[in-house]
Amino acid sequence: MRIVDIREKTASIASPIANAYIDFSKMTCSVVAVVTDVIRDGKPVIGYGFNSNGRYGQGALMRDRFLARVAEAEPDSLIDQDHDNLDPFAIWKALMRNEKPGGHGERSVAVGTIDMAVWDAVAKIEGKPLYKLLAERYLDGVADDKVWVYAAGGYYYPGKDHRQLQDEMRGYLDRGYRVVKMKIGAASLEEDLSRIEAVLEVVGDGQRLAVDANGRFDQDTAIAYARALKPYNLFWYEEAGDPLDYALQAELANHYDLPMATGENLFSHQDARNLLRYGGMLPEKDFLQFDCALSYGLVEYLRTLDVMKDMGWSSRRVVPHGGHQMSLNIAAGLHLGGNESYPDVFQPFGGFADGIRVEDGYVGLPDVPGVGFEAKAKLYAVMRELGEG
Ligand SMILES: O=C([O-])CC(=O)C(=O)O
Ligand SMILES: [Mg+2]
Repeated sequence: MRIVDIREKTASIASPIANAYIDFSKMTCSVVAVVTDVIRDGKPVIGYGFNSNGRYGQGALMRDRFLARVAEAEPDSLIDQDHDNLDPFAIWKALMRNEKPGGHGERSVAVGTIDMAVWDAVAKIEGKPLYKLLAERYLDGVADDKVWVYAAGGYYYPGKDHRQLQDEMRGYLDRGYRVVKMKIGAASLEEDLSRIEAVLEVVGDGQRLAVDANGRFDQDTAIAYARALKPYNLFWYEEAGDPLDYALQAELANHYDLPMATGENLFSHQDARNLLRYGGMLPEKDFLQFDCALSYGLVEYLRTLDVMKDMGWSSRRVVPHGGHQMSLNIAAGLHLGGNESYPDVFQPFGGFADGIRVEDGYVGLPDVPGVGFEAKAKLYAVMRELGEG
């Protein structure tokens, strides 16, 4: 058993939308195919992965160093003898050979994308959905059969008025979502409050709305928004300040005692640990949004979950960023609190398996081997072209 090829390509997920920090007019992501010589159903097993939005494609890093390290590794050293399968931990070690600690920038995205494809292959070789494999290997064997999801959108784009924002949110409720998320921080506080009130007219209750500032605010602005947001009793207030400014996050907690969320731009278990040590986040009410596809993959995510456990945080407090099926599998298989969903944006990478409806805020997972990409036709078409083309 061996990996015979790892292919990558860059796909466009460009759209005119913007958050408080960036627009997505040139956004890309990498798609990866890990081709093995293992035959299932008469065909070689191919694992697939992609990175979530926001960090662009990682092809250059993969081509420059990561792919060669796997190709150069002794194939037997990448095998998990106990499970007669590929060993994601050994492959991760090969990928990270000669990498210094710290500075978790783009390489964590490149490695996370390859790692996703490796786990997809591992679950396909074992012939079961990844969430079941994870529950068997790392928990008591029982995966959640549905996952709480919320609809993320509410972006800024030219010409978008309150009515369009309301229509978008109504569309999410109609599709079964109970909590929606919108962007803040790219307009004045006054304008953002009127956008929030427009959305509240549709969703009805602050507990059905989360807001995301994408790390835009300095401390004074974060606190000014906190004061203004408080009366709405929102579901959460996300990424107010710079993701690595733990002191800002801790100070904000002195001014806002309602749920906050952050972590999508922390890319390692060490950074996650620093957030929990110094960010003033509370395990009873706050949410963590670490995204495996941006942060060295599931191998590293298991370490992050260990850090959380050591520091008294339940895995149920994690609701990953990224709206992808990999995190949905981790959520079901390792008992996270839920997952983000992008019903309308970042297609065909946003959203989950075809034909599985969101019911009362929860979504089920397809019963197919691997992550479940084959159950999402438009996404699988892109992947298959890379893997089999
Ligand atoms: O707009 C983005 O960069 C995505 C994001 O923060 C989220 O989904 O929470
Ligand atoms: Mg966010």
